[in-house]
This record gives sequence, C-alpha cells and structure tokens, in this order.
Amino acid sequence: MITIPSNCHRHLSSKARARGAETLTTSPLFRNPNVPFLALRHRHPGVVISCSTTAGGSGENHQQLKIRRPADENIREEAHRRGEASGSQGFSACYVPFNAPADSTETYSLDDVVYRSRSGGLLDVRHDLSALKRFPGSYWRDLFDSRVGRTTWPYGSGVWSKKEFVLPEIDPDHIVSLFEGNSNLFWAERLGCDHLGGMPDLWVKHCGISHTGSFKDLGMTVLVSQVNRLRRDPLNRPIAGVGCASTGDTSAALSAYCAAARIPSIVFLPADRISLAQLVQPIANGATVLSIDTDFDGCMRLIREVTAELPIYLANSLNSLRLEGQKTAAIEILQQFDWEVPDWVIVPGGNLGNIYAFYKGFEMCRELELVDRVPRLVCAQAANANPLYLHYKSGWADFKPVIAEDTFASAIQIGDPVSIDRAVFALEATDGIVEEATEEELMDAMSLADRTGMFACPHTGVALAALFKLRERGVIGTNDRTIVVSTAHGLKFAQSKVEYHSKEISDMACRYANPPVNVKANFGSVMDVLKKKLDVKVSSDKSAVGDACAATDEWVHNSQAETSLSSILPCIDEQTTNLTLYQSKEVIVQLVNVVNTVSLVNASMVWQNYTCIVSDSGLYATPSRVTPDIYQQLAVTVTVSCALDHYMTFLISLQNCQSVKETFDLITTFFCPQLELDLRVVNARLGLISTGVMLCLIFWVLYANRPQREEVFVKPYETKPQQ
Ligand SMILES: N[C@@H](CCOP(=O)(O)O)C(=O)O
Repeated sequence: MITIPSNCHRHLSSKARARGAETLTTSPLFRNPNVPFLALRHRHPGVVISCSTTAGGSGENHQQLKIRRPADENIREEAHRRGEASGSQGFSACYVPFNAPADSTETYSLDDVVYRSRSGGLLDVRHDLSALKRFPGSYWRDLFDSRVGRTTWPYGSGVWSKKEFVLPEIDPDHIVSLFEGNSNLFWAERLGCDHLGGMPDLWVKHCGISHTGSFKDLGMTVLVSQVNRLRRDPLNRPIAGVGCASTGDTSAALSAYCAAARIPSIVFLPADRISLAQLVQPIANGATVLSIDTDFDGCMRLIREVTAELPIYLANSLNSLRLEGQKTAAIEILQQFDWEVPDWVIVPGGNLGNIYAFYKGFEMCRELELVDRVPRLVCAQAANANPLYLHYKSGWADFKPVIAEDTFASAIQIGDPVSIDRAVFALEATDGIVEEATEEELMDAMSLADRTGMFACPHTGVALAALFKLRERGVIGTNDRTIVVSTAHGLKFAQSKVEYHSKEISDMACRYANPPVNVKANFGSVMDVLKKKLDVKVSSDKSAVGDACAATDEWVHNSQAETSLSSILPCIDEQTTNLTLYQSKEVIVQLVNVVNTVSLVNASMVWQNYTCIVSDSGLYATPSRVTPDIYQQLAVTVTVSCALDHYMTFLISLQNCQSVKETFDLITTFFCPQLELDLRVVNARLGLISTGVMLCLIFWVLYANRPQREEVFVKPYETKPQQ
C-alpha cells in the first residue's frame, strides 16, 4: 500500500510562497486533493516534500492554513499555475471497439473524431488499467473522498473529482465544468417503509438535481471539454459546433455546456414530443433548435447523417466519451455508501447508454479494488417503448427495434436504442433484469413517490414501478440495499403531473391524484374543507348544549359584560363571530349525527318509544334502554338544535356590523319620532296632573286655616265659667 507517512510534510520554497502557492499538510482533511501523491512529489517546482524518519511521527501538529490564492487569480488560473493536474501523470485512455476480442489491435486516440469501429460497431473508452493499478484501491478511495465538495478546479465537480478514471490526459484549462455531480442520494425512508413492505435501505440517486436537471450533465461536461480541447491550441481542429438528437435532456445539457464554453450547439428535437421546459432550455441557452416532424429515432438518423457531412461533433451517447462522465454516478454511489456495494441499482432505459455507464463505473471500481463486487442492475423501460424488455423476454434471442408509442416518460420514448449492445452486455455481466411499466403503473409510482416527499419525473416512475414489481415477486428482498436512479428533475415534467392530478388522462384512474380544492372565500367553507381533509374535529364537547343554555342565560342578564356568548354578538370582531357561528353549526351537525336515523323534527317523539323504566336500584325494568333522565337531555338537545338550525341564517346575517347599524337606523327613523310625541303627551299630562295636585294642596292649606264651626259656637259645657 502506498501512503505518505503522517509525519511527512511539504515545505514551499520562498519563491513559491511569494507566488501564492498553497501549503499542504498531511492530514487527510488538508491533503492536496489535486494530484496523485507520487506524481506530485516529482513534478511541482515550488514544492519540497520532507518526511520525518521517526516512525509514528513526533506528535507535532504540522497542519498549516492554506494560503489564499491572489485576488486577481481565478480558480482555473490557479489550477493552471500550479500545473498539478495537467499532463497525463502516466494515465491514459483510448477508443477501442466495444467488447473487442482480446487480440484486437484496433484503437483510436480520444483526439480522433470517430464514433464507430471499422466493422461499424460501437466504440468504448478503454483506460490503461495497468497504470491505474499501480495505486491500490484504498489510494483511489482516499483521493476521491478528499476532493468531494470543494471549489478546487476542476476537482470540485463530482465528475472531475474522478478525473484519472474519466479523461486523464485533458488539461484542466480545457475543462468545461459547471460543478456537476455530487448529487443527492435520497434515503426513501417513507416510500420503503409505507409502500414497499418496510424496506429500510431504499435510496434514490437524484441525478436530475443537477445544473440542467438531468444526469446528462455528467456526460456532457466530458464531451464538451474534449471538444474544447480539440478546438483550442495546440490542436486547433475545425469543429464548427456540437450537435445531438434529443428527447429533451441531452439537448438541454449540450446547449448549456456549449454556451458556457462559447461553442455553437445544434439540437434536433422531435416536434411536439418533448416537454415545454425541455424545449425552452436550448432556446434560452442560444442553441440552434430544429424542431423536426419525426420521432427521436428519426432525429437520431438525421443527426448521424448531418455529422458525417458537416464538421459538427456528435454529442449523443453513441459517442462513448459521454459514458465516461455518466459512469461517475456509479462511483459516487459507492463513495456515498463509504465504498460499500449496494445489492440492486435500477436504471430507467431509453437509448440505453446509461445502464452501461453504471455498469462501467461499478466494474472499474471492482477491477481497481476500490470495492470487491458489483451490484445487480435492473433496466426499467416504459411498456410503450420497450425494445430491450422484449429482447430480454426472448432470452436475448433476436433484437427487433420497435416504433415507440407515446409515453409520459417521453425522454425514454425510443424504439431503436443506439446502445442496445452495451445494455445487453451490462445486464448479462451483472445478472441483471429488465422490467417494464405501463403508463398507469409509471404515473402511479411517480405520484406515490411524490406523496412521500419526492418530486420524481415519469422516468423515475418507470424505475419505481419496476421496483414495486420486483418486490412483489420477492426478487428484491426487504433488506436489500436498493438504489433507484432518478434521471431527471420532476419540474421538467410538470405538465404530465398536472394532467394526472386533474384526472384528465383517459383510461387512467389516477389513484393518487390530489387536485386543488376550489373553495369559497369564507371561513366556514375553508373550515369544512380542512376538517374533512385533515380528519380533525373542531372542539365542541358533549355538554355543549348545556353550556350554551347557561351561557345564553348569563348573556341575557348581563349583555354588556364579556361573557362566553358575547363573542356571537356582531361588532366584536368578525373572526370570533365566524368561529362561534361555525361552532354552533358544528353542534347541530353533531347532534344530527347523534339522532342518527331520526330527523330533528320528530326525534323527541321517536325516542319516547325507547324510554324505559328504571328501578330504584338503577336496574332497567323494561327492555328499552333510554332512561327518563337521558330522554330529558336528548329532548332538550333537539329543541336547542332546532332553534339554532332555525336561526342560523339570522345569526349569520348578524356577523356583519352593518346589519346591526341598519337595524338601529330603522328604529331611530320609524319608531323614535312617535316615541317622542308620546313622550310629550305623557309629559303634558304629567304637567296637568302636577298642576292639579298643586292646586289641591293650596286649597287645602287655605281651607285648613279658616276658623272651624265648632270654634264659633262654643260648646256650653266647655265654656261655662266655674262658680
Ligand atoms: N433521452 C435522451 C435521448 C438521447 O440519448 P443520448 O443517450 O444520446 O443522450 C435525451 O434526453 O435526449
């Protein structure tokens, strides 16, 4: 095993320091991610590596901070200045005929513009594995791990972090990267748990959460980088542009990478067969977009003819360079599992380059001893475009292209896949399986996955539907670590999701449709919908009727105070009024549920038939079960419910302060004048009465002061003098 001892550290020459060159420490965290170590020692001019001879190290902390690159230097220039990754470093790759016999000597430089072998077969990129094998698997694992998620050019990219396995000879200066890869490996916990019999180790590799929204970015960075290299010094090849036929994802990736590199791009699209989002991507990126009245297979034939005539470089996966980038998704999966190999990887298949790319990534890691085996591969096709599935079912007997029918998985609507041989090879080498999914199966699988927190594209739906079938048949076990490859971002396929959720698709039940609910703009309607949707009860306990009666009594006697019913009075606030009225209505609904088969109108009478006699000891003396007590409560309940029901409209009308104002206006306009007149008459009458009373008093006083008759005629016996 080749490692740098932990007590080994580099010193920079003072000249290198002055130029802003980096310092390097031996901690894995700070180790230079840019270059295989041995090559670095001999090549970098400003760097001296010194190693302590003391085994185990001195315990000193040799970690040093990285010196920031000069402010006027960008990351590409920094990589260029350091020159660490330029040149082949002893690694190389070339084209060979795909699956060539061991004694074949047919090879081509990657700088050649060639897509087919002499016999017309596919090509493959072959790496000098003996050079790569000079380093052990642990070395490559550590090197790749050390580069993840940085901004170091170009290794921050998930593709270029594996540069030695991809395009070892390209100069970083020629690389066109948008820091692709490093995509999310999504733990599909809920999908596995709720819908796949409790699968604890189900994952979705979201290759579509990427710059242009599909896995094509992984291959396109490699292809466009190579074209960039060919067009620039010193090769200066007269390549006028890069072209592809596409069902939408390849064209989006090609146009974005070409735009970034100032290279013209040309895309052939089957008219009306790709999503709007996919169509607008190359348009926005300035590509020459040809919308052709044929299907993808027709576009593919045309682009091959055109690229044979014009200096346009072919960007479809017929060009095996693309697969070198795409295979890094497989290496990334291994890396994300800390180099443990999953049991199954399920890949949607159309033109079939990607299933081979995954195989190649896994197999390369096995061969170079980063891991000890490869996973089993499943290729999933739409039943409407299933030439590989039919081929598999025939026992690989006889491949026949098909006319691909319309499918929601439009990116894999391909009947004559260019990489059919590669796919068969990959599946045979991994004891693989091919599955298919009908339109309903793929849309249901996609929508179900969405319900668990994803936003899958229909092609991912195809792979998920295959997973459901393989689980059902017991081929994939509960505890198998399984990866579903999600190839594109669901947002590119919003239209198909809209159709599904609107149940607009003929002959499809759309089982997981979740259409938006149109609701009137009032509180009660909104509450009704939410209550039904969320299956929640608005609080109103069983004694609501009793409470309501008590509260009503309280309010009648003290209407100005803040009582429990004061909230149903208008003009307090609309929100409170709304809630109270809604709760009142709920009481009625619940009571109606209680009375069950009888209506509010006749409930009291019907229930009377069920009343029973209860003995003093509390035992039922007759067969019925409604005790007189309960009957009384029920009867009151019904009466109050009827009242609430009857006055509901009125109560609702009161929720608006305006109606109360109008009522008061009426009173003052029509009743107040009459009241005033009546009051005046009453006052006048009261005045007359008062005057009368006063006169009576005066007369009484005057009359009382006159001498009385008895006083004039003295009584003889009272006035007789004494003798
Ligand atoms: N699904 C592809 C079809 C073209 O296939 P490719 O393997 O040549 O990229 C697309 O998105 O265009």
